[in-house]
Amino acid sequence: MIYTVTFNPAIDYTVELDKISLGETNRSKYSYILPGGKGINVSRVLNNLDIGNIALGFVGGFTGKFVEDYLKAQGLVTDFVYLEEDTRINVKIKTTDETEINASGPNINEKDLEEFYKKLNRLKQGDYLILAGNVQDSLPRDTYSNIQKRCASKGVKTIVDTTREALTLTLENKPFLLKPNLHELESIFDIKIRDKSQAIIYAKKLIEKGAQNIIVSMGGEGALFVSKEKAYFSQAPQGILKNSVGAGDSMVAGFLAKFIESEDSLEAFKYSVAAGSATAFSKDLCTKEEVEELFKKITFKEIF
Ligand SMILES: Nc1ncnc2c1ncn2[C@@H]1O[C@H](COP(=O)(O)OP(=O)(O)OP(=O)(O)O)[C@@H](O)[C@H]1O
Ligand SMILES: O=P(O)(O)OC[C@@]1(O)O[C@H](CO)[C@@H](O)[C@@H]1O
Repeated sequence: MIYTVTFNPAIDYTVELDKISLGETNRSKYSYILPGGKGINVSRVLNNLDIGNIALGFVGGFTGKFVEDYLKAQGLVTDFVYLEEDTRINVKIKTTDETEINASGPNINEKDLEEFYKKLNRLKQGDYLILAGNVQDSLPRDTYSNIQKRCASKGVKTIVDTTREALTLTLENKPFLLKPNLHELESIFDIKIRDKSQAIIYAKKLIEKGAQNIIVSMGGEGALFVSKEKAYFSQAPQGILKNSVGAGDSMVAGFLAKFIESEDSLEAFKYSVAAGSATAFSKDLCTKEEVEELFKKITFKEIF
């Protein structure tokens, strides 16, 4: 079974307008809300790709109820811990650029965390656990790493998509896959990455420290896939960008969906690029038909 974990889900409130003027009243042309949070997006895309999974994490209040009800209405299985405070609302402002304001989110106390850990007891050999998104400041930075340790003896494979220390602390537990974007890779090493070759050098450093596979996503440029042995680049297909929120999460779901079917990490990488771009080309997350259509066009080249 696949489990996703979202510590800090959200309602993603997207507003579209031609331009935004700070310090003034702006009026949107169009707005909509969707459930959000990285693990939840991964669950939704897996579900679209007909891959069963269970969404774990923490929700609270009327906003949390919206998230849970929406997922259930789409046929997803959830097993959340309920918090007293409201789930956050993240604002996505779409003009010619995409600007995001992600809220800090509700606190999680020790009791909530214990309740969550009990839910992890059901994981077993062969399961995948996806730890995705920001972990609230009220929790220790090694929370993801501690979760991995609890699951390690059961042979659960972990996929991690987060930033900075929360990510680097997971390396000692040998995550199966990491999915930083270029900006996140830069901030892990506190450097500016010039080109693909340099990105590969830094991805390899994460491999040396324990990661098994890494996808470095580069928005409209495409993505790199780096393992111990090889590095590949895949260019993103051309299309009209509608909303890239969740494109990275779609890559994680796409990779896993194809890897489970084929055990071929390169096919899985190509499928992940197709899924990321299919989401970028639609307002909501990608559908299976959209991914399959783009998959036919994806090529890659070996870098070394
Ligand atoms: N403008 C675009 N055109 C084509 N493909 C795109 C575009 N933007 C994103 N993608 C696809 O989506 C993948 C992931 O994009 P990106 O690097 O923006 O992820 P991310 O920053 O993790 O996104 P998020 O955090 O919103 O999920 C890219 O590797 C690419 O395949
Ligand atoms: O604040 P975090 O947890 O880093 O990111 C949260 C978030 O931006 O990630 C998803 C897109 O990847 C959105 O649905 C959501 O709003």
